[in-house]
Amino acid sequence: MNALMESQNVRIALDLNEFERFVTQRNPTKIAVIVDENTHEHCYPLLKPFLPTEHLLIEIQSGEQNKTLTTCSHIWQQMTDYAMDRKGMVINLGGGVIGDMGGFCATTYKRGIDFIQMPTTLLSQVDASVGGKLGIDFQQFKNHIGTFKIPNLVYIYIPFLQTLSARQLLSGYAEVIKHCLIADADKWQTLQQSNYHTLDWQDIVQHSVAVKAQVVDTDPYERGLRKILNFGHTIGHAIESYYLTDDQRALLHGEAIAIGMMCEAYLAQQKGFIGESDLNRITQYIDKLYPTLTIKDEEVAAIAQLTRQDKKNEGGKIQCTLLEQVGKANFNQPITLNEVSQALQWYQGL
Ligand SMILES: NC(=O)c1ccc[n+]([C@@H]2O[C@H](COP(=O)([O-])OP(=O)(O)OC[C@H]3O[C@@H](n4cnc5c(N)ncnc54)[C@H](O)[C@@H]3O)[C@@H](O)[C@H]2O)c1
Ligand SMILES: O=C(O)C(=O)C[C@@H](O)[C@H](O)[C@H](O)COP(=O)(O)O
Ligand SMILES: [Zn+2]
Repeated sequence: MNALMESQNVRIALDLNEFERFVTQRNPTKIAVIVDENTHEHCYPLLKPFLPTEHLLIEIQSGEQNKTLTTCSHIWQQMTDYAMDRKGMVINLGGGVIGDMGGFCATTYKRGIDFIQMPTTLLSQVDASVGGKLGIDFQQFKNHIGTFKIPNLVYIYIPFLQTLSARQLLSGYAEVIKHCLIADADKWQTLQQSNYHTLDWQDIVQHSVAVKAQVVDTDPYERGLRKILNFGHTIGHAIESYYLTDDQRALLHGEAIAIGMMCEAYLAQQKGFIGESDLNRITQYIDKLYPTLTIKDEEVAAIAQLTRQDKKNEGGKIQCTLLEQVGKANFNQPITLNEVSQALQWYQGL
């Protein structure tokens, strides 16, 4: 496990000393720290004593709706005004939005400069900061423009989680559930028998990072196996995208993926891969934890249409990751638009 974390440049820590040593050794000419208003308030004060005094603070507005080219322009502009050269370094202090977008800005600025991921949400500590997927949304499509690049360092400082809201924590937990369902049936059992409110987040982060790092190490550019990390995302991303601009009904990434995992588990059961008892256990566990989304009948077809742009698709065919059993997933499973609609209708009836 340590070797894998090593290959993905991940450190999980309860202090910031090693982070400080890394930056000192790297000796960047200039440093830009990217925050949003919340990580500025809650996380930056903890990090500041460990940063060189001279650095640029770039603040963006929080939220998925700001993971756009417009925000990238603002970031690139500030880096340019600060005269950052190729030996500069970007530190992404935030959740998955800052990590994905700040990493994308860093890898494209002057064809690429060093960057550190400092994930501050559960979701970004267990998933988004690891594995080098970077990018932004385009029109209605999630992570439509992006690159792969392993960060120079992923520094997971567990105490950042102390100021995270309950809703954001639960959103991140969806990716934890995903990692268990695709790769670790025993841990899935343990989660079901545990009280969510007393979970040991350090243990959870370590487990998830190990699962993800192992998959990414085998297939860094998602030619095949890495697609298992996308379980729940064919339908989950479509749901997230569809409601993104609806102030009343917008879902967090993990909330959408939770629904996507239930729908895709349903498809696996319909195709005879998993049994009804497994489907019921998955559904009952997730449905009890997460808020229910009411999908109107007239919305189903439009949500299903969004799956046509999924990055796992090939030659116009929708390809999904489906559970073969709990703890094991198969990628490149063809599904039809009609099946996506059926799964959404099944979810409506839960
Ligand atoms: N690259 C990947 O492999 C990968 C994996 C999973 C998800 N993602 C992406 O990650 C994004 C979601 O990430 P997220 O859930 O971290 O959302 P986020 O980055 O929007 O952060 C969630 C909210 O929490 C606030 N926040 C962050 N840290 C805080 C802290 N310590 N205390 C208080 N508030 C804090 C933020 O300001 C924000 O309002 C999505 O865009 C998703 O597509 C990427
Ligand atoms: O790291 C991966 O690979 C994943 O699929 C992890 C997902 O949780 C994450 O949401 C990722 O950003 C989705 O990637 P995409 O290629 O479907 O946009
Ligand atoms: Zn995800």
